[in-house]
Amino acid sequence: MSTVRVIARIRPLLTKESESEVIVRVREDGPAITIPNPKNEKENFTFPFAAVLESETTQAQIFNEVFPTIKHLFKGNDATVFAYGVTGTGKTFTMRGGKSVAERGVIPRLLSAIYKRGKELEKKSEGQITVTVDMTYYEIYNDKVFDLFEPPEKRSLAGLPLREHDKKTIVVGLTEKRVSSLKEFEALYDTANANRTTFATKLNASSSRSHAITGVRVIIENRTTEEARMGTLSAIDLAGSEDNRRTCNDKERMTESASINKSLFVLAQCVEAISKKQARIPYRESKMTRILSLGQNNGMCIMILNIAPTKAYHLDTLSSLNFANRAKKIEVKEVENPVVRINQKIADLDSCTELMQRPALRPVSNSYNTSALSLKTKQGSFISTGEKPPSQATGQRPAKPNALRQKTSNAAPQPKVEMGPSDIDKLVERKVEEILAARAGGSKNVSVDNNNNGAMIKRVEQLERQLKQSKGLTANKKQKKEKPTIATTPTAGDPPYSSLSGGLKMYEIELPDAPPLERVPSKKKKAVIPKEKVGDSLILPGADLSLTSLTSISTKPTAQKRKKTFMVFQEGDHEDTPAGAEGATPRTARLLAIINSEDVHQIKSLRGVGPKRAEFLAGYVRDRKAANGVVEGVLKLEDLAALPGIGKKIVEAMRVGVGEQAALPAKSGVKKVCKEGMLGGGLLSVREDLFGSGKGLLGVREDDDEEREFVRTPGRRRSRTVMSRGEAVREAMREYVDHLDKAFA
Ligand SMILES: Nc1ncnc2c1ncn2[C@@H]1O[C@H](COP(=O)(O)OP(=O)(O)OP(=O)(O)O)[C@@H](O)[C@H]1O
Repeated sequence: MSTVRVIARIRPLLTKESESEVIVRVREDGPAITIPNPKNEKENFTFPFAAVLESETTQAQIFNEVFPTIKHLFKGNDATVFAYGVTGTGKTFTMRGGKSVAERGVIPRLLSAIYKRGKELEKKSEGQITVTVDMTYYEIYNDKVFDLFEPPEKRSLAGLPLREHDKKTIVVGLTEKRVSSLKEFEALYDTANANRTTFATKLNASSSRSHAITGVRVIIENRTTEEARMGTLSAIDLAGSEDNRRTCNDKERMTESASINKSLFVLAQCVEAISKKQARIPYRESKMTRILSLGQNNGMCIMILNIAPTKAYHLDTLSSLNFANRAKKIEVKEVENPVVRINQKIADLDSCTELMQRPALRPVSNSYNTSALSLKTKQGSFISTGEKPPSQATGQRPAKPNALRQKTSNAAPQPKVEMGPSDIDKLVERKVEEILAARAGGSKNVSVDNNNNGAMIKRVEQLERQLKQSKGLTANKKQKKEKPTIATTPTAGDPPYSSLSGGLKMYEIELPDAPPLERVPSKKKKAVIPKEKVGDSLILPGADLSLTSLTSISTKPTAQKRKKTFMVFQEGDHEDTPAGAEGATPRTARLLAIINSEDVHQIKSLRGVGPKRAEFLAGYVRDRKAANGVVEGVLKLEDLAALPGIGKKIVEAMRVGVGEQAALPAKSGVKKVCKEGMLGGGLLSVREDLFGSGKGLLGVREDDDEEREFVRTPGRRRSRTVMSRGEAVREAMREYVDHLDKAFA
């Protein structure tokens, strides 16, 4: 066991900054930083770290601090190096560096050291050892994952999906490149960096608006012993948090900023929760934290804390120092990846199924995208991995902002008021409106361009969607208490999912309770659907129901009158409707989405599709995408049926199968799934045999392959996972809103 090693780096003064503004100092008696208490400048706070590097530190010196990762990698271990700090503090300079050799950053230096050591090994072994280096590079922008080896015009708007596989987070569909020399790396890295999203803000002329993750896998094969080791490195240049009062961001930058701040906020929550040893770590609240999975990975972890020395950054620096202070206590297991037989490994590279059957071959941490690897197309990728967070934890309160940060905040302490989704909407709307109005040069009451503002709010809403949905679940719980009568209306006035613009809307339908699942059925009772909702398409890829059909849901009035909740989806202009599937039934749309995903694993899960057919379909879609220069929607139902070895019958089997996917994890007790829909980025599956049976409805939210978050079993009490998540998220949401409030103030 070791802990996250924090290296603090103070950047030099920029031309517009002066020595008199410097407030960050290095303690002479140890590697520590001091900074005045903003409320009482005579008092100093001290933060000790593993190393503190002053402003004159060269790129070579900072690399020396990171150099131990090389030895670690060649031993077959994993390592993560990430740069954290406020915008404009030098993260990109540190990780990527400048053009000249002297200014080369940590990442190119790491690669250079890897090649150097690899060559030495190969030479010393007289050809018995070969070292190969593979690389992926991607960014998380506005909570979407994009491959930096792909030019922006080839990006799908939805970004690349994440999957959970074997308790690891995998980015599906990334390009992986074998990179044989530093020269090759540099060419590739430069091109990829040009694809990264950067913009000028007031605080940084070239501000990274995304988190960039470089994955490097080193494979050392020894022909004498016929063994292979594999170490993976993830080097992450996080986007910088920023205070929008100082950025003067426009609407788009502000949206990015909200997304950046949100993911960093969630990261802080995770670190807080880990340091307090809480059972529930909210990794899943953002893609970045899901991928980074700090504290969940095995292997060395180094955090470079970038700091600006001047007073202008006072509160932000303090907040970063607090974050790092907590992060440095996070324990990481230093577990070597297993050694594998070379032929075994090659076989694994060739077969997805074989690979899946041999867990020993999977790297333990920050690992390689095994499923993508198995495609043989080198479209796999590196990932950061994580043990599954303790998702079943209940009743855990999320982290509260730490005391120091609160102490230094100028804002009056916020009372912990309950906020409904509409309150949050209003708050965000009001804040955006105010700031836009103020920027337009008018007073806060000046009316703003409603169209633009609407678009802005929509974007912000999108960012908030996941949190709100979980919030909504908690809100529903309360509502149910308040309205003990039978109701089948979409939650009126303040629908919990009102902000799901462009997605599937979710209504909650309350029905009189059923007896426990085993009881004998009694009278049917019709649920009442409000007129305006009748005829609305009611879900869900996999079930062509309409709201009218809901009226035939049978329920069993009982003496106990327990209440239950039915999750019903209304299909809106779902942003995830795959291109080419417009107008298709939800079931067909879902089928096409699966096939167009190129994900062999998913395709194989379709009825009538075995590994070979899945490989064929994935390859076919991939080729078509490449040939047409598009990234999605290349395959329509007719095309599918016309493919050799497929035909209409198989297509129909696939369609039916989409509606009846079996084999959800045994834990949930779900046997047969009839309906699926996206909920908060996860897949909600509804159990066919219970839907409409009066026995209750069991919904399982899965994030990708893995069962996640909630199971509602009205027959039993809805007691599993979701409520604790809702509670935690509500708390997190409140804090986030405070944070937004501060940023927009
Ligand atoms: N150690 C350093 N030596 C010289 N210049 C530096 C150093 N660190 C940062 N800079 C300069 O400071 C400016 C901001 O740095 P950089 O873009 O790396 O910040 P950042 O933290 O990545 O910001 P953002 O989060 O907005 O992307 C750049 O002009 C960069 O060249």
